Amino acid sequence: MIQIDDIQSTRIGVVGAGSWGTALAKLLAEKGFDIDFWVFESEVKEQIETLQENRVFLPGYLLPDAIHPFNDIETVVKDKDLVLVVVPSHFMRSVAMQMKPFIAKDAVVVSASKGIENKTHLTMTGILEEILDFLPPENLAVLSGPSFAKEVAAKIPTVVAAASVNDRVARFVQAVFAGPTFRVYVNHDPVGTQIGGAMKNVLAIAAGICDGMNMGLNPRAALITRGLTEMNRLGTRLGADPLTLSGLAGVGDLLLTCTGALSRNYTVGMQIGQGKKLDDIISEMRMVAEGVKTTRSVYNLSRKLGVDLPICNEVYHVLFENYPLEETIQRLMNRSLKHELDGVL
Ligand SMILES: NC(=O)c1ccc[n+]([C@@H]2O[C@H](COP(=O)([O-])OP(=O)(O)OC[C@H]3O[C@@H](n4cnc5c(N)ncnc54)[C@H](O)[C@@H]3O)[C@@H](O)[C@H]2O)c1
Ligand SMILES: O=P(O)(O)OC[C@H](O)CO
Repeated sequence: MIQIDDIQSTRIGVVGAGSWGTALAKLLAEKGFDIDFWVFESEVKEQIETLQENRVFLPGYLLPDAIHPFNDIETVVKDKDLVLVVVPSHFMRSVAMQMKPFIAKDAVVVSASKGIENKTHLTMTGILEEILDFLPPENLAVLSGPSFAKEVAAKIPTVVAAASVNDRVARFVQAVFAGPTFRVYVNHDPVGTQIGGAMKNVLAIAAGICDGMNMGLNPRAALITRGLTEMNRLGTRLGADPLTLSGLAGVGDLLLTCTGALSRNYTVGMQIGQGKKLDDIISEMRMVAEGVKTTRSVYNLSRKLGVDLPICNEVYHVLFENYPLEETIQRLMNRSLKHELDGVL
């Protein structure tokens, strides 16, 4: 139940103990909340219990006693006012199915995951709305923006957006998460917030490729700017407000991820730019680079909807069809000449 005037009484479950789930559970526990924490791996549960650390996904940070790890999801989501889901996007559907029998009918469910489902092209709240069909859709929210887990865990000032179609829900989420090093703005555009968060990962792979090839700084700035145009084209086609895409979950996260070496997506791109094969890169990672799967969704969506997304689509060809990088750049540069706002206005 939403009780904005008594935020500290909010009962919270966090589902997903990767780096982001762990950083957010830590942030909430340090705000004084007791956190029931769903951990997929028994190894990670044991580490949190015995060492107060998630050595696999967020090593080096002491986790407060108020974080209680469980491998069973019922304990974590049952009787909670707010459930935060932070699993990789390709697990969102299966995890939502597991949570479904236990979630309270008036719970607020927040997604902090970034991606678009391959088969359905649904956003994360789209999946949650479909599976948790007993919840009022306005009880779904999104937390997104420029936020590397390690920096949040280190209490480096971070600013994000909480999105819900319902202002009261968005402000509830804002009040739960906001703190001296974590500033939260609200908006009412979960679609734009999620399209920004998903597409920036595809564009970060492209930026990493440019940097891996040592192309220089001009192409990266061009890519970020034209990438934003692509976000606007697809986002507005799906109902996003373009102003959301100029905000934290769009431009903010695009800038961070396309320039920050801490980004897994940028790093994947960088390695591709240096000549490594995608399968080899992925097989060496235990964490997710969401942009890889999102590239497929964005490519297929752009074809289905007839939206022109040249950069994202070239990322698809490079990742999944081994297109040579030099030719890809030539192809992007030699397309027909256009007005800057073609396809946006
Ligand atoms: N790490 C960040 O800095 C950051 C910041 C903002 C948003 N995100 C988003 O958060 C989401 C989660 O990413 P992360 O970085 O916390 O994860 P991660 O890459 O650190 O870890 C992978 C996660 O996948 C989980 N997993 C593996 N198999 C699973 C299964 N079968 N079912 C359910 N879960 C399984 C693991 O337990 C682990 O929690 C992603 O969508 C990501 O884009 C991450
Ligand atoms: O490491 P990445 O590329 O998944 O980026 C993490 C966050 O999404 C940055 O906001």
